[in-house]
Parts: sequence; structure tokens; C-alpha cells
Amino acid sequence: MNNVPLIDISPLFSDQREHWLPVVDKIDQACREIGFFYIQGHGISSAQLESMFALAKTFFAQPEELKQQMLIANSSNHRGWGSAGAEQLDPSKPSDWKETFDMALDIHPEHPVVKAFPKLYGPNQYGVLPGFQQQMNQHYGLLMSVARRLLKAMAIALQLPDDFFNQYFDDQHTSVLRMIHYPPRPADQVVDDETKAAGAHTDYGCLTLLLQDDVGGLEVCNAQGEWVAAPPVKDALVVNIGDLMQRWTNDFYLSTQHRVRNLAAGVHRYSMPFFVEPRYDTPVTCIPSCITAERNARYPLITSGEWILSRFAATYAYRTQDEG
Ligand SMILES: O=C(O)CCC(=O)C(=O)O
Ligand SMILES: [Fe+2]
Repeated sequence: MNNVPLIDISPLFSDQREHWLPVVDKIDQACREIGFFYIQGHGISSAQLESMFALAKTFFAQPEELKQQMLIANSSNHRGWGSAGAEQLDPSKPSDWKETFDMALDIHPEHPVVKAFPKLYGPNQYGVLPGFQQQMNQHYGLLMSVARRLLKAMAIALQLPDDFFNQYFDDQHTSVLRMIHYPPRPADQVVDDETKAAGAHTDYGCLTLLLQDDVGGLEVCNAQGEWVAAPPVKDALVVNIGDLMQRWTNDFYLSTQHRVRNLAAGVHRYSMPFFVEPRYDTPVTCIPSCITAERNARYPLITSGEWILSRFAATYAYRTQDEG
């Protein structure tokens, strides 16, 4: 597959199962062949998406000292603001140049689930921007309802009960809404052809729903190892499979590498990935329909939370320091 397919998911709003099935097939095919697809007809309005870009611009334009008060490194559960350059280990080889903001379900520090798993659950850090908390939470809810339809479609495709995945997305799921700002690099940074705005990686969780602005630069590595552009499509979201879903499906659904090309001088880019991740104690073990005559189960049982934390530890220096 040398392009990222576009799927109209509006039939997933029907309560008649036969309307779902053609869309289920398209999603299933995209997940197996490239692990990436665009969705249209997802029900989130153009005005809502525009308002989120406006919010991101206002948020990241706040003074540095206000953003410092929401520093993600001060959060035990990975919420808040991360500065551009925080992960800059070798200044002669500039890597990702982006600032970020992460939020998820906000759970009181005294709640038992926070006591049990303090690295994934707990409060958000929103700062002081008026209306910010409310708007982020509203958008989080809208994205989660799109994700639930996709998870149901995948359950149908994989011959599971309709709510198989959604049962793990109750009031303790760990999905994260992230806003990203790629600012222009400082003039003294030396960049070469290999420098990317976001280096090649796979996502950790089940699915990612990405909203990107109209700058472009997102690229996806297809099964033949070729980098394919995933340019902005107005009002569409880009959906991709993450490592946890690849593992759950015994490598039938592909968690595909992707990256963002380095930006032209002076250009700002904004994007918003929504990382769809189930509750911590979700048992992830090979789905029966993904065991075939040619393919035994490839991975032992793991909980979603253990998996996500192991991937975090490999990525964020500030987390590994205190984890030894
Ligand atoms: O900014 C983008 O378009 C992609 C971001 C991404 O892949 C990620 O944050 O995982
Ligand atoms: Fe990603």
C-alpha cells in the first residue's frame, strides 16, 4: 500500500449492524496492510477542530514562567508541559524540536487506583489559562467517543464480542490527549538531511487519533519500508495502530513507524495526538482469531499498564533517572 487510505466512518453512527460491516472491513484491511488510515464522518465539527488549534496557539504562547509551573517533570503521572529541547541529549545532533502538553483523566490523589498505580493515574496540571481545562476535557470526551466506535469496529472485525475492547475503557482508562507545538529551530542549531521535527517511532498504545494542522510533513513507513506522505486532509483525523494493539492481535494489526519532516525555517506546526490506552490492569493476551495454523501466539500475557510504563521508561530520561 503506497498511500494512507481515507475511510468515511459515518455508517458507524447507525444502530443497524449491516451498515457497520463495509466500514469494519475497510478498517480491518487498513490495520493489516499499513496500520494507518484517515477518518472522515467522525462527527467532530470543523469549528470544534479549528477552536482546538486556536487554543493550542494561545496555550503555547503563554510566558515561559507560567508554562514552567506545569512542568511534566514535576508530575509523577506524566501530565503537563514539556519544553522544546528537554530531551536534547546531543546538541550537535538536534532531534525532535517540540513543546508538548499532556492531559488524561483527572483522578484525585487519594483514590485507590492512584495509590496503586501512581505513575499512570492522578491529577492533571492545567495552569491558569481561562477555559483551558474545560475545553481540553470537552475535546477529550469527543475524541473518546470516536475511539469507542473504532474499537467496536475492530472487535467486530476480530470476531470478538462488540464490547471486548471497550470493556477496558471505563472510568479508569489511561488515554492521553497531547498538544504539540513544533516551533522554528534556533538559528544556531546545526541540522542535516537526517534531522526530523519528530524522529521515526511507533506509538505505544492501542490506537492514536491525530489532528494535524495544514503545514504537513507527517510520513509513514509502509510494509515495503518506503516512506509515504500523510498530508493534511481538511477535517480528517489520522488513525494509527499502536504497539499494544499490534501485540494483542499477534502482529496482524501493524504498529507502523512514522515521523515528521524537519520544517522550513520560520514555520510553526501544531498537532494533537490522542493516544487511546485502556485501564492499567487490562490483560493483553493474544486474541483467539489471531492464532492461525501458520502463526502461534507470539507474546506472553502483559498488563496494559506494565507495557506503557516500560515504553515510557525507554523514552523519557527524567523517568528512568528515578526508576534506577
Ligand atoms: O505531530 C505529528 O503529526 C505526529 C506526532 C506523533 O506521531 C506522536 O506524537 O506520536
Ligand atoms: Fe506518533
